[in-house]
Amino acid sequence: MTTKAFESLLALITETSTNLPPDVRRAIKRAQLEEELGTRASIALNTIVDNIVSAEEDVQPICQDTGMPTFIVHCPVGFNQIAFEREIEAAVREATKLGKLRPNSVDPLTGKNTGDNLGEGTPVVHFHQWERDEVEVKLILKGGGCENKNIQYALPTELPGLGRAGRDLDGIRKCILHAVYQAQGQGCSAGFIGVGIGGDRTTGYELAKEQLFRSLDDVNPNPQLAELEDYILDKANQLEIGTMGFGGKVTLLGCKIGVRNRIPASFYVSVAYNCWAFRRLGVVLDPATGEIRHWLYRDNEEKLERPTHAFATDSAIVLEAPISEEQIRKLKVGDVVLIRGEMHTGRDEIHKYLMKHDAPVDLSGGVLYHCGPVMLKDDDGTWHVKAAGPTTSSREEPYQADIIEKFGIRAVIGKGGMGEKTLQGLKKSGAVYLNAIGGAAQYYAKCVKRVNGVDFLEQFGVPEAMWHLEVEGFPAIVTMDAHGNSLHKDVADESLVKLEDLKEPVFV
Ligand SMILES: O=C(O)C[C@H](O)C(=O)O
Ligand code: SF4
Repeated sequence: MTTKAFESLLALITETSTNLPPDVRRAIKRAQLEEELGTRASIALNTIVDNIVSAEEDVQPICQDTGMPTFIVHCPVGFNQIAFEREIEAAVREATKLGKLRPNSVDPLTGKNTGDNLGEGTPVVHFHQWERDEVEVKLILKGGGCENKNIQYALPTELPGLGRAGRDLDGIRKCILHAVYQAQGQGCSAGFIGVGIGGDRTTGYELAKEQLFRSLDDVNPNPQLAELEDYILDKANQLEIGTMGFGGKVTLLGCKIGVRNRIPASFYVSVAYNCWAFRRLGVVLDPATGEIRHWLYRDNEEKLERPTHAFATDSAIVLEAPISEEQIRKLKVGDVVLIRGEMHTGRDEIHKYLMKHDAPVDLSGGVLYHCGPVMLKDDDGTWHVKAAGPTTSSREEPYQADIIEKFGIRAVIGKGGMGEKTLQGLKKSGAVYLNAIGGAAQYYAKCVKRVNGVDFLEQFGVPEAMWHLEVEGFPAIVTMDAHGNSLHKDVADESLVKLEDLKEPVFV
């Protein structure tokens, strides 16, 4: 027998994972209108919007990385928090079983995935008491790629491009601009930032994350911070990092800043970076019945239209695996490709494994996809892809060039780009790096026609296993070619020059 509270919490998790809130939709829509049609940024944003529409229609995860489920609960005095936490855990387990959450809870020492999102410290649940006769539950599903782009500064400090950041408002300004710059496209820009000024190392980050629970439409009650928020939103977009780091007018979609007292020796500026897939919602429950009284962040609806302009597939180059070296060497940065045939997923565990072992399948001429999908098995034992966007490729930088060479891989698909070692490796071995649109997990799941098989499922768990996927019309953009060109390097260099333009003091 399930309880009303369980049902309400399951609805909250499902809606948070599959249906972006109106304020976030509005910010994305504004960005979509800003970018010129046909540019890489516009293609990326249109793909993102297409993905948001599909996720809502099909009630499937917007992005395959459903993050670290984090619940903030406010409840009346005397409310049974222990029982409610059990309800949260049961709802998390069920949402995972239904494929609304990816099994994401991993033991750091053994590497074992618990399979149900429950484990030491997961999910995260924070309780606060209040004197209202209602229970408020807020949930954020913040993925790992953007979490990795969080950053904390201890003032005073020296910042690339901006020079000295002192213990004052202008130093804070510099830190926040640097935080956006250092994220580049890797946290699936265009993103949102929550900033915490003050506190200690722990509470500073806590404060930064708290800002992500503010509505994007609110105005900071502190006029100085309101001014800083507006300034950052405006100037960060001058960096022209753009969606997915492809270059473009929109880099930041929202900025919220909070302040908390510090102790004399410490002066922290903590920044929580959230990808465009900004999944946070909330409900207010009846404390006696557990029934939903109303939803939070949903006061006015915002419909998005499925765009007609995403990838221009008529001018795209079809790559069918196995791909020849000759075909790869013809590709250059900016080309749009459509992949068909078999691709193999491989992320952190697989790269580590392949350095020392043989591959379970022949990878020569093959396509390696940096992806940890959401998968469900039906009653016949057939696997189905429920969400399958790319993961951040830079984590594989130490291994990638060696693995390409060792196995004769011709194309690596991921997001956010890779470094110099991989760039040289692509040149040497005749391979390309293809950027897929981060977070577009429904869009790419629809390109998968069949699951041909899986290896290392038991050993590494669903996200880290090697899935063999038959795809058709899978679009991506060449962002690193076999001639030594890298769009990521160019955008990083150009945005550093633009960051330097913002060096002069503003808040004095
Ligand atoms: O883990 C993933 O699938 C993606 C991750 O959130 C990332 O952005 O790299
Ligand atoms: S893949 Fe991108 S959109 Fe998805 S959680 Fe990671 S950073 Fe966010």
